[in-house]
Amino acid sequence: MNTPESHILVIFGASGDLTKRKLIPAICKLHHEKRLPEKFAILGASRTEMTDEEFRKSVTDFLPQEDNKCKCDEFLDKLYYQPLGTANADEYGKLKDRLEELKEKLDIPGNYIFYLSTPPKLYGIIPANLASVGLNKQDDGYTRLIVEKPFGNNLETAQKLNKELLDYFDEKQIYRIDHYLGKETVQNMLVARFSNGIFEPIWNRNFIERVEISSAESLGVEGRGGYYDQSGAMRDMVQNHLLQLVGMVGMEPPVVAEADAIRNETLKVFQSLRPLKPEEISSNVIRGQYIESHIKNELVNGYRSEKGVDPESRTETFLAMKFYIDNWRWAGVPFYIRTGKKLPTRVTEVVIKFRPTPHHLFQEDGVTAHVTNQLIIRIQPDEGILLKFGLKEPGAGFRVQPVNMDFHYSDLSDVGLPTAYERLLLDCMMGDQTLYLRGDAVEAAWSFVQPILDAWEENPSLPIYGYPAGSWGPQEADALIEGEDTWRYPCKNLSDDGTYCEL
Ligand SMILES: NC(=O)C1=CN([C@@H]2O[C@H](COP(=O)(O)OP(=O)(O)OC[C@H]3O[C@@H](n4cnc5c(N)ncnc54)[C@H](OP(=O)(O)O)[C@@H]3O)[C@@H](O)[C@H]2O)C=CC1
Ligand SMILES: O=C1O[C@H](COP(=O)(O)O)[C@@H](O)[C@H](O)[C@H]1O
Repeated sequence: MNTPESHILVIFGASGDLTKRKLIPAICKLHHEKRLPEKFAILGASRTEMTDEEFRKSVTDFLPQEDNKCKCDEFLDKLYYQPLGTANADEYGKLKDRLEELKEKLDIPGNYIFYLSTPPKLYGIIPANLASVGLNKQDDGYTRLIVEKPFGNNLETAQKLNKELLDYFDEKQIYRIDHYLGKETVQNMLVARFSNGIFEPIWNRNFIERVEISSAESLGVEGRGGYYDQSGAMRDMVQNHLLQLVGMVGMEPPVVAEADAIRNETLKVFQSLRPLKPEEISSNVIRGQYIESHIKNELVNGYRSEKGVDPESRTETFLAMKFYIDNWRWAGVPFYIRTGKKLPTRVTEVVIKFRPTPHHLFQEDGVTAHVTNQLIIRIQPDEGILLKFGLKEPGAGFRVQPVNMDFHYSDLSDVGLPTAYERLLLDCMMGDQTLYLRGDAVEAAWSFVQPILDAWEENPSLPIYGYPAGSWGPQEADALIEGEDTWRYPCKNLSDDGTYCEL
């Protein structure tokens, strides 16, 4: 197993939530699995005054405990901390000195990864500050920059941020994170499509009637009301995570399995998204906001009562939309995507609905019997792939009944799947940008959603529908689907606590 070169990972925003809950535990797990080099250090940096010891203590509660056999003590020794006025260029000299000191003490070459886990307003400032003390390029190693989401708040700010980063770093040094690309099953879509002979020949408009992608969450805004109210489902989930899934489903086979070959194909998908005209928006994009309701006899607040949310907010917590990819493969095939908070459960899946047979041979009591073939790729939870098709019911006649061919990812190994952050951090350490976003693709995704955001802003009379917390969103979303069909409602068999549903 290859391990990355020795390096120092600097986390800006080290006293924050993401560092404690996701980044440090992911790195601890990589360390425990011996995926990290022996000579390696993490240097946390933020304004809060802390010593190395205090920083170590601040993250211990979030680390996997002894049962999971994470050797935390040994790992904690690799953590250091530097108080830093992140926005203040004058303070970066002391960051540079500290890095020099650690490099010498630990005998690590000048390989640095800078992780921006601060409020987004600092994403353009930190690179300039690093450059002001020459930390953007190293003579004796590499320098990489990981940029957290959100990447801009609209097309203009995303373009501005790209420019600010590129003023000091090359594209090859920039790793824009979208944690959906770190999910095993998202990557598995590429392998399922391009390592099998059976899917690709039918993966096109001749055989596929429509594509549906849903990402439902049962949680609400969970204390992030202030952020979410400025963002909404379009910026929070659609512009990034859901469009990335569209890219994976829609792309042409890359020439080679390399970062730029794959990212070129994603970009082409985004460039082929047919822009919605202003007059098409209200009938092709359905916005919703959850309202007060009872879930299992408990009163659940509506979105407008959440902390940090404007009591008259018109921010969408649900979004469903229909659009087309104007290219040879997908001409005329509708893509439907849907996401929302406070839905009945947490589930993300891609549904490929195939066209029916050209002629229906079998009849049941005088009625044509056939089954819609569907391939369901479950991203989470209970990751897997399900194929639905029709077979003969045993006994007389030719009754057709739907059957399932069902693969659960957990059958492949009893070792749990790595978290998205484990995978993505390791990739950056190895210098692999495949699962990170390229600047042009981020801008292309923004170009598609921007006219919709503009129309909402310019025309406050465009509707936003209330939906009871705990429901599948506004009924208007069903009308998006062509014909008499509906969305797949995946969790008919919800577990009692509503957290798990079968594939
Ligand atoms: N938390 C999560 O699950 C996720 C977070 N993200 C993104 O990651 C980034 C960090 O998120 P999160 O950790 O939740 O945020 P927090 O607010 O919890 O932490 C922000 C960090 O930035 C530091 N900071 C430095 N300069 C400033 C400043 N001028 N103003 C305020 N804080 C400053 C803060 O420390 P100090 O005050 O000591 O300087 C703190 O360590 C955000 O951009 C967020 O969008 C993305 C996906 C998920
Ligand atoms: O980036 C975000 O993603 C989460 C959903 O991620 P998942 O891995 O749990 O599917 C979402 O809750 C959050 O609002 C958003 O910022």
